[in-house]
Amino acid sequence: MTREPDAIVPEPGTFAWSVLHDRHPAVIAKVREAFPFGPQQNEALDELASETSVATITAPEPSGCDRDCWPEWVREFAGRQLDQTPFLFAESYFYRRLLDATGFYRPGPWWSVDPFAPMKHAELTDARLAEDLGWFETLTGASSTEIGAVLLSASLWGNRADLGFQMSTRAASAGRADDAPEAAPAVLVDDSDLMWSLLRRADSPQVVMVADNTGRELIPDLLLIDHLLETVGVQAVALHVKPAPYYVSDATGADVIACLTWLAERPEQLGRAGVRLRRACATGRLTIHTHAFYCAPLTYHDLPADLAASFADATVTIMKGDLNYRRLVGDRHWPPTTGFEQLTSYFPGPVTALRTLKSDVAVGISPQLLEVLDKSDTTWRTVGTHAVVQTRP
Ligand SMILES: O=P(O)(O)OC[C@@]1(O)O[C@H](CO)[C@@H](O)[C@@H]1O
Repeated sequence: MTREPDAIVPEPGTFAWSVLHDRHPAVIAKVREAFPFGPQQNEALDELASETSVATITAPEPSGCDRDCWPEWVREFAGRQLDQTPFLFAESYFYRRLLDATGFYRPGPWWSVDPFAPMKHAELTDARLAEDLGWFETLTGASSTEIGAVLLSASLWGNRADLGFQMSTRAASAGRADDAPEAAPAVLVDDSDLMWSLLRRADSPQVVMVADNTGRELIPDLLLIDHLLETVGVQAVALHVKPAPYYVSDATGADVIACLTWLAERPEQLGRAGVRLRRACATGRLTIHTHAFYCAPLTYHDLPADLAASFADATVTIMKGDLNYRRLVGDRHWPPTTGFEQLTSYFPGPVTALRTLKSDVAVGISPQLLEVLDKSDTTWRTVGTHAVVQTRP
């Protein structure tokens, strides 16, 4: 058996390094600006901001649904600085420590206050959100196949709207999908037909959707779910979200409620979809789930048995976003031509990844396309101008 390539580590000059050294301080500054914190929180945030290349790793506070796990996860990297640990670990650790700093898990006034709530709220109350979803009102009369394709594409590109990603200058200035270099298509791999055929062939299809960001990503996801339930014949959709605030805009249960409410309060078709989705919640056809594993610094190779059983029972699991993709294929220096099917063969059931590329991992790319991409734009892996729809049946 060939040896797995090394895990991605935030070495100087890499994308991962810039996340730790540029994006994380920007996240801390934004959170601090949004809340009237006292000295305790401000000092803890200062400490977190200063320790990336200095302090050695210690276990987060023993609180939260993952309290028993962190001491074990940290043990492997004890004595190292954060930027000497695998990228996947370093980011998860940062977001967990941020919750400690703000007092999210500590009894007191800041208990359970989502440090990213003001940013999430600003997105939902921005009038441009409804304007940008105007296309949804024009779908009446189109065929189910056409509507499905539009909704899948909206859910896919909605993944560019992650608020942590928007904090990187290069990413923020990147254009829309159609700004992608002409020589390479924006969607590098499109296995969407395979996903639709898996759903259409099944007797009583069940879908698990592992959500990523709230707001501009989750709303198109919910519209896609509505279509699956109303038109495609999917019997039930289980929507999996994070158990706690994470990676700035990752959706929690509270965010799903906010997005469902936002939809139901719209006029016209959006509002109707919102009402149908709320009804689907009431009848149990749309259920919301969470699990401590979703904020763990682990890949899906380490799935706990209960989650593995949910994925095994699903006709298709739709895995949203960049981080879920890294966790699915492994956050390693894979040659981009490595097969997606090969790397996901361990996963307990059929899976479709809907991901815009916002980090170095890329797999399932043909050698010809890879040549074009490498020639046309050195940043194609990280700036969100490209996407993949990859299915392992
Ligand atoms: O999972 P998501 O929301 O699609 O993306 C998460 C992300 O913004 O965060 C990581 C860097 O912080 C990268 O994997 C990616 O760019």
